[in-house]
Amino acid sequence: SAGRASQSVWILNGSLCCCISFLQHGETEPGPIHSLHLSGSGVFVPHSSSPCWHFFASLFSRQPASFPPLLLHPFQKLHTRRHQSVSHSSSSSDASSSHKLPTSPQSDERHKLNANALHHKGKDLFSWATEREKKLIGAGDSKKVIQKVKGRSKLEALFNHPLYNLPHPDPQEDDWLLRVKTDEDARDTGSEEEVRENAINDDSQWHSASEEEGYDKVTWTSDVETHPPWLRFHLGISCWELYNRKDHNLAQLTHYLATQRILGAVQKTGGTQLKLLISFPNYGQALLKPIRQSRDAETDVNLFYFSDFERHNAEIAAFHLDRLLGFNRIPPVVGRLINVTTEIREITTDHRLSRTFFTSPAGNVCFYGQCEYYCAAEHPVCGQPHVLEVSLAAMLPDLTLAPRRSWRSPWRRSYSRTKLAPWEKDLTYCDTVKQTPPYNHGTRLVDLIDMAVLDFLMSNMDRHHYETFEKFGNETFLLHLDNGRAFGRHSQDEPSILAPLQQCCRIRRSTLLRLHLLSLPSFRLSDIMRESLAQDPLAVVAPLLSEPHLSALDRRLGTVLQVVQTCQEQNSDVIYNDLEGYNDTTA
Ligand SMILES: Nc1ncnc2c1ncn2[C@@H]1O[C@H](COP(=O)(O)OP(=O)(O)OP(=O)(O)O)[C@@H](O)[C@H]1O
Ligand SMILES: [Mn+2]
Repeated sequence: SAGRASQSVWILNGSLCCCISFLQHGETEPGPIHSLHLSGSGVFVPHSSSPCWHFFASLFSRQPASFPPLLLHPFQKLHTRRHQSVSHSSSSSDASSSHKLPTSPQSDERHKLNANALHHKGKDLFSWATEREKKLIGAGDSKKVIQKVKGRSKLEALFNHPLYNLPHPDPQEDDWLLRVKTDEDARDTGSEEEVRENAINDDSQWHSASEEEGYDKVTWTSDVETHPPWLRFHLGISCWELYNRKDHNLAQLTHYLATQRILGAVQKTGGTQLKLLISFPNYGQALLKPIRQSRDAETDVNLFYFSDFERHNAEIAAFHLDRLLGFNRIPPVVGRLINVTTEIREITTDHRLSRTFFTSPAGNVCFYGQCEYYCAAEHPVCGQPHVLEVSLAAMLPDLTLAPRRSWRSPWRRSYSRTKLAPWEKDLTYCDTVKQTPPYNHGTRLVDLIDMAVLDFLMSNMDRHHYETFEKFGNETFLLHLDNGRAFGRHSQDEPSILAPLQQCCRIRRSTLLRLHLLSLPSFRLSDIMRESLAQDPLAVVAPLLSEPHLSALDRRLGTVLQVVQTCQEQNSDVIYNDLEGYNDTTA
């Protein structure tokens, strides 16, 4: 549909090909090639005489709006192997306990020492933990000498901890979201024949069109080293997590988002608030959200959650928080200073956007765009006079390539000033949810509770939906997209966000152990967040989260742990044991 970019990569005759069409906001669907060209979409093919081009061209002329299924990845059904290789065992009796995580190659003595260097004050919050786990989070023997290394990075220590290095099964082919199509695949599907049949000879127009539009000359091959960071990010998405924290590409991806020349900027459709889709010369894209509120401003207490602004720093901080919790379910987000005049106004092809630019009485360049909320001259986004703080989130693969399913959260709010949602009226609400697919099976319920913990910590009340990648069926992580309404107030907490945890009294063991770890003084969530956020380029302008927001994190973390403890005092199967077999393998 209009405003959506399509990205495809495949291998044909041994060379890696890529075609990307950027459908600018408000423009038409791709039709035959010439109209694509006219609509300003860019298509790149490495060699003008390459059969890739013919292949691609034939697809477009035959089936205008949906080319990707033939290209990058087949939309296979879930592979049963995945069910076997993961530990889905739980502490409840209905789950099988025979599924164990494979032996950890990383059970490293050094890490264990670091863990033992931790110290926990106060009452025994760990009564539920095994002796082995107490040792892991440093709570086992409080008399143990604290071996804290002075001046050492808490963030580094956290990520070195065994709880952040849990063994994963080796991803099998179907566990990846996308894969590069091989010659063999092409032969299997008969598409090479189609290529020959549909070969179109006049491709010169295409080649030059791409270059004219300012895109880089692409030199990608099947060698991953030649792939741009955004493509490596896409190819690294698995059914377990959106990215691997240890992947060196992550740093490259954020650096690239923060520094690449901006080639295009159009309004992104979907959702209710102003946001832009940014294009880069290497065909990557990012979702831009502008600064809306100074760091220490608090959202007006008389505003409902659904009337709140989206904040760029909330998107950035949410990415860091999700990563620190060990979830890895938010696309990388980075802050950046842009020039609204040269990097949006002068380059945009989106007339609905460009029409809304004006110079404010203070002489600043402002715009407001067109959307449902806050897109009016009364709520402008303004440079100083041109410079604007924004967040840029790495875009997920296009929906045509990797369709996603959107799920309405069972604990969705009413989005009404007067009505209550069902979960607010019925104390046994979770009993019904627990019996309803997909929450009655696998990890979906505890995934949702992970998300509630994340949202409570950052006080995000706006989680009406969540998404999953369709390819992975119901056995996959939840995408935590759209965090712009988090971190609105630091002086207040919103206990109702924890309703899924409170009402279901269920939590993943690995999550709980990490939360305990983050509550220990030798780590402390606020300290780790401060350190993590300092890595963002915008930190030099001002810390991404003010100190009151950081201390709110510690306070809220205490509340989460308290809720779990209360649950444990009243229930027996609170812990969902996703670490079955872990003790054995690391002992
Ligand atoms: N990084 C991303 N890559 C690809 N698509 C994304 C990304 N982030 C968000 N989206 C998609 O864009 C849509 C709109 O984004 P977002 O939810 O942030 O906007 P919004 O205006 O806050 O929406 P809403 O009003 O529904 O809260 C989302 O529903 C999601 O499907
Ligand atoms: Mn939103």
